[in-house]
Amino acid sequence: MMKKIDLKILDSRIGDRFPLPVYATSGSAGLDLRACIDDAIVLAPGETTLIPTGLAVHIADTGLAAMVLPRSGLGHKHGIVLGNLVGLIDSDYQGPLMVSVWNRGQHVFTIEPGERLAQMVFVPIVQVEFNVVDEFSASSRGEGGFGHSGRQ
Ligand SMILES: O=c1ccn([C@H]2C[C@H](O)[C@@H](COP(=O)(O)OP(=O)(O)OP(=O)(O)O)O2)c(=O)[nH]1
Ligand SMILES: [Mg+2]
Repeated sequence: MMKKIDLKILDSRIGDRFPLPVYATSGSAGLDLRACIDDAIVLAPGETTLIPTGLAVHIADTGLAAMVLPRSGLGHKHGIVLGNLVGLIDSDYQGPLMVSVWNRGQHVFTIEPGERLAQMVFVPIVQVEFNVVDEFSASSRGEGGFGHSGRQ
């Protein structure tokens, strides 16, 4: 059974002119988020703009979060990614769900009303407490990192 998440429709065009986010296929991991805007927005190369989705979600469960990720086609072909690279939606956030859209490409990009700009993925979260220690118990890696094992 699918987990139920409370969702508020903040813009009356959602569910009418702009569909609610849905899984496009039975195996989709992400729900596409649409630009809930009145008119097309022209984004010059290098520009970032905050786009409302017209929705709010309250995840409520501390064992879950949502991540906002770029769509691969927009990112690869048009250089349209996210100003925050990845968005993280906290389980206690109740405000408007926004998408920071960054044109990292070389060409002007026009965001059309209703356009699917990004995708939202719900992910499990483990909240931790820190146990402050002087020494860690030994591990096979130890302090090696940042490529210490070479490239091949
Ligand atoms: O792409 C995003 C990223 C975040 N948010 C909302 C939900 C999230 O729970 C809240 C705060 O995000 P974050 O903690 O990443 O931002 P911050 O800069 O640390 O703001 P705050 O001080 O409000 O935590 O903003 C969005 O709507 N879209
Ligand atoms: Mg924060």
